[in-house]
Amino acid sequence: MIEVNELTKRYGAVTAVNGLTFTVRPGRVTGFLGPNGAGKSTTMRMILGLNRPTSGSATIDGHPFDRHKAGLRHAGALLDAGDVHGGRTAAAHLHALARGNGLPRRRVAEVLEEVGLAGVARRRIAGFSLGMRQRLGIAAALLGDPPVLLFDEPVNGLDPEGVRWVRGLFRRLAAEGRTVLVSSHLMSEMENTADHLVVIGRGELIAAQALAAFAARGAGASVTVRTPDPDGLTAVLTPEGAAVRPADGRALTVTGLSAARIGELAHQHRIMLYELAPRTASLEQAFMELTADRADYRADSRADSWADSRADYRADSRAGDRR
Ligand SMILES: Nc1ncnc2c1ncn2[C@@H]1O[C@H](COP(=O)(O)OP(=O)(O)OP(=O)(O)O)[C@@H](O)[C@H]1O
Repeated sequence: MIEVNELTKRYGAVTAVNGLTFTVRPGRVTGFLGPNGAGKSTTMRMILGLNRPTSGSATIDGHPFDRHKAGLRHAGALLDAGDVHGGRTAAAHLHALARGNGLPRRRVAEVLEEVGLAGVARRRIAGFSLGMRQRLGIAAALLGDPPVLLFDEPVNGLDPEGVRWVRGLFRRLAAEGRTVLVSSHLMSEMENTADHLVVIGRGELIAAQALAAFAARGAGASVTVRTPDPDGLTAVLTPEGAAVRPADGRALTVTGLSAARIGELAHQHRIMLYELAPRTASLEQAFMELTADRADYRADSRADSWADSRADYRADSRAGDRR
């Protein structure tokens, strides 16, 4: 289990993470979502003991994670797939990690097989595509067979088959009882993967809840109704406070009334229904609505904020706390 408590990280004038509190439980995939620059990577790095919090705490199974002591057996992570020595082969890279963490050599072949890189194990990483590097990073995370796994934007660079594979992998790891935290700035990537969501914006918590409950927070909930008499039904529903729009075919999209009430009214007026389907707001819609005022880098606005924060970034990088 990962516990984040009042976690804050400042870089000079930039507050990357601000009083963040959430829990990541085992046995399910938790999606860690937020617009670009929301503070996801910074939070993950603090959980892994790579960045020091300004205040607050992050623990793995009750203790601050010490990668030198605990190592890859306790927690595995994919943070930056580009952060590998290009001159090494995939196998040599993993062998070095295994040696450094006291892991058996056989794990290298096992994880290479698992991520689909067994055929290129002897090739230099410099020649790898971004997708292959992501797979190698995932192999490194799995090397110690750890109960806790963190993946920062793992889908970047993967082709559609790779995306499907990685989703299946996360679901399997969670089903095995592991704690799985996966970050993304795209809701669509989480829709078919995560059971639970932690959503942040500008370093602050926006939501920590089940995926379905999060979707229900969006304003776009509606009911799709199919009937041979759309005009008659519209005339019945409108005075009851519904907004009715034509949808594909002879269907109607109704907002402002529940499916049950629409069914009752149709029955009272002897209007036949072929379909009566409640639709929750799409996750993407809920995500956009809830993060709208906390996204730093949306097209059209905030060019200044981007420039400011990059300037701070450069200043702070020189000061030493490099990512
Ligand atoms: N070493 C650093 N020095 C200064 N500022 C930093 C540093 N690392 C991160 N930041 C700033 O902290 C904020 C959060 O960055 P972070 O990379 O954690 O966000 P993110 O949610 O992972 O974004 P993305 O989806 O774009 O990867 C940003 O404003 C970023 O510019």
